[in-house]
Amino acid sequence: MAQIAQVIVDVPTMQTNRPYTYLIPAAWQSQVQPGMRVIVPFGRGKRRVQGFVVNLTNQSTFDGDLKAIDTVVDLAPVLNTEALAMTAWLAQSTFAFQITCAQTMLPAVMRAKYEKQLRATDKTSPAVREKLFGDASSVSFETVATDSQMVSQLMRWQKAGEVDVYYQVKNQARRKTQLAVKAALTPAELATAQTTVRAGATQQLALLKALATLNGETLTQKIFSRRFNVSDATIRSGEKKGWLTRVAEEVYRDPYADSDIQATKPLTLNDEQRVAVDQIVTAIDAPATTTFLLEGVTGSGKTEVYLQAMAAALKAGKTALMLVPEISLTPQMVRRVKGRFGHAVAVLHSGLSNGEKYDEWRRIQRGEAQVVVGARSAVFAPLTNIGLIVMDEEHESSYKQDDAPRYHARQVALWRSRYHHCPVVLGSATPSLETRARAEKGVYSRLVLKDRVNQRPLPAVSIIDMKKEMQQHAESNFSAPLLVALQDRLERHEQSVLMLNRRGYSSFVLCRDCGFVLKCPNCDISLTLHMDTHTMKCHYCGHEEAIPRICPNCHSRQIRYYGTGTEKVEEELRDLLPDARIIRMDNDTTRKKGAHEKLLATFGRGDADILIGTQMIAKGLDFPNVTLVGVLNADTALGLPDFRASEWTFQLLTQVSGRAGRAEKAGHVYIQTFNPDHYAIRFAQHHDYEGFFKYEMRMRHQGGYPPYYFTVQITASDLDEAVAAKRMYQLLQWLRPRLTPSTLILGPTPKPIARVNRRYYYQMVLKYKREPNLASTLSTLLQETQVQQRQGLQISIDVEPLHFM
Ligand SMILES: Nc1ncnc2c1ncn2[C@@H]1O[C@H](COP(=O)(O)OP(=O)(O)OP(=O)(O)O)[C@@H](O)[C@H]1O
Ligand SMILES: [Zn+2]
Ligand SMILES: [Zn+2]
Repeated sequence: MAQIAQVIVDVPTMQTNRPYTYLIPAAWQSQVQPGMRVIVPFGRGKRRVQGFVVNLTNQSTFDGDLKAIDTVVDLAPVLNTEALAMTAWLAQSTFAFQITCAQTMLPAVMRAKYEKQLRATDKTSPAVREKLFGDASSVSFETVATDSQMVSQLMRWQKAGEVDVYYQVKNQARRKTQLAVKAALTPAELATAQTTVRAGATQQLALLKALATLNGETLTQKIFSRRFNVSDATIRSGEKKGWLTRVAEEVYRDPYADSDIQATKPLTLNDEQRVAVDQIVTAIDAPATTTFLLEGVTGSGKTEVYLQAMAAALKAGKTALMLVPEISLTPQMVRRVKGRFGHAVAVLHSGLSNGEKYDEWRRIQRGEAQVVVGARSAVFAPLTNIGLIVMDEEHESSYKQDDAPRYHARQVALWRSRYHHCPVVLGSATPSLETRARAEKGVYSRLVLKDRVNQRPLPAVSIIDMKKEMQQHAESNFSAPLLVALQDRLERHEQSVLMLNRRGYSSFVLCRDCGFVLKCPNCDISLTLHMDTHTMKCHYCGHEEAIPRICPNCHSRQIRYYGTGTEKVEEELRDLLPDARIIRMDNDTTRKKGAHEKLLATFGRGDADILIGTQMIAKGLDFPNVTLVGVLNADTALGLPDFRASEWTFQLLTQVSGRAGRAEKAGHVYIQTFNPDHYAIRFAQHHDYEGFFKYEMRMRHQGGYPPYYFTVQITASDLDEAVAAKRMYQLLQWLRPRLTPSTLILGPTPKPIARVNRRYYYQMVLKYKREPNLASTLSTLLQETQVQQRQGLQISIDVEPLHFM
């Protein structure tokens, strides 16, 4: 039996990846296992913190007196062997702390919150006991420390040993239980009891008869009383008479309990789908760790491929994990998966309450759910024996987490695929350049669906030059052709979707006469408008210049920052088309829980003609009556100071275009732009992902950007701008000699949004092809900056960042 446990502890200001050693009290020795949460004393005071047992041994490597574990929180490990290995790997590969990683993998309610408590000691005098504790043995500090006088009094009592201060870890995870009814008598005894009740006691008779039908099973009181029409009072009196017992039974909070979901059957696959499913199923059965790229145009039936491949994994006795971006985890998507796999499905997404998430998590952990659908963090779902991992819309940037651990769900999926020896399917109509490049090299296996199902054509795309439009009529968000098309759809009772691109909103300047966007002379990246300093800045190299008053290209005075809001667009549209029924979907109208779903359902029922929205409407929607898609401003993302600007624009235009003409009726797309000749827009017009890929790869090669180079971003922030800047320059001096000369270090520069929440941000970007010293250097950096964190300076490391903003 192990006497010693290695524990990683949760001490926010003193993080380390080194476990601490604790004695296991004799009573716990047979129970403690790696992966369990424990409460341990930490430091000199009476501080109690939560930790995870990562290892058990019999030998201490620590010379001093060992402290003992206080309490074991769990009866069974919450992190299994795989999860423990995953935390270690994740910490190492994202330069985060293992404890942060462990907490990221668990539902929020299982993360520790602490409460300061006072407890009586054997020295507590009757007077103090009376005043503080009454009958209880401990009280929360907050409830008694009501003013500063009381606080100093408490401190004196603590010094005298009359009270003991300690930290109680609050267990927030609450199971939901419901009272259930169970017969306490045998059927024969129940029959006898019926003869003893007085005549006319119909409720009691009904109760006895009902209990006899239970056959020893339990039934929730709610259903019992409804089904047999007996009141709660009768049930309570039956309990007193000893006819029945009531037990608290655990129930799961099922967020989809109210929605009746229809079972669906697998569709007959077309040839391309067949080939894809066959290859994936072969890999499941082998089993092989193949990573597939399923490159399928919008509406090509990728979801059906996922569903049938997942069914094959279940048939082989394994489980399946399906990741989708948060925004496409719509009821429509859930219905499609639940319709196929019913109760085997657990859904994890941010719209659920913490309790609901906890319940779904435990259903998975207990093996009651074999299929998991969820957004980013669902990649950690505690499934065992995984047979297939699917990642839909793999190019989506929401798969990358912005806070520590800064992981990409794709990386975690690939790690788990190696652990479980199962295939991964990365699906998209517009794969990320990184993924498509890996398929080119044969690292991933490429599957292509080049046609829409049932040979539906992709929609025709018209590009509208807004420079010309502006010359012909008064300034408006709607070009003449788009307005005509909208009117036409109203008359034909077909639906339209309008997208207003909010990305990069008014952060750059654009010439309305020639489409010119001001770029950095050194980096070929758009300059960002800084209203605080009234300058244009390049945040890659630090170049800075004045805001132009006339266009440097065509000398027009029509140069200004560009942007308009969804609300303004809606207003204008109501003026132009007073009869249209319009729904607006943006951050304002979808803030309330469930609002997003409601709006989509209204549109889906045909109770609106036009859906106006931000990029949140671009993905996943499958509405047969939508025949028109309009993009009001295709350019905003193009102006972003990021080498991925063209890629985002291409992806967004392709995805939103894909919402049109998905069923019998043909679709048409209008893209309004000031840059009608930009290659991202041209390739999107022709639905030419492959063309875009080749062109963009050349651009990346020339610029020395990913996927030709790897990148790491290091950010320092402080309330004092000078401190953040100074620390970045010191870091540069420290880093340079530790890295190989071929590794480029860009910066330090202030971030484009240099001040957020009163903190100033400076960044540096490392670019490299091979850097053998990277891991050791950044690990050292992570440990050493802990001391500074305490002083207010924060340093973060982001491997392969998706945003340089
Ligand atoms: N083999 C099939 N036979 C008939 N209909 C199909 C078949 N496969 C898929 N469909 C239907 O075609 C429509 C489009 O499929 P799906 O939504 O899976 O496409 P997708 O490739 O995921 O598109 P997007 O990338 O645009 O979301 C759906 O309504 C789906 O039910
Ligand atoms: Zn111009
Ligand atoms: Zn520059």
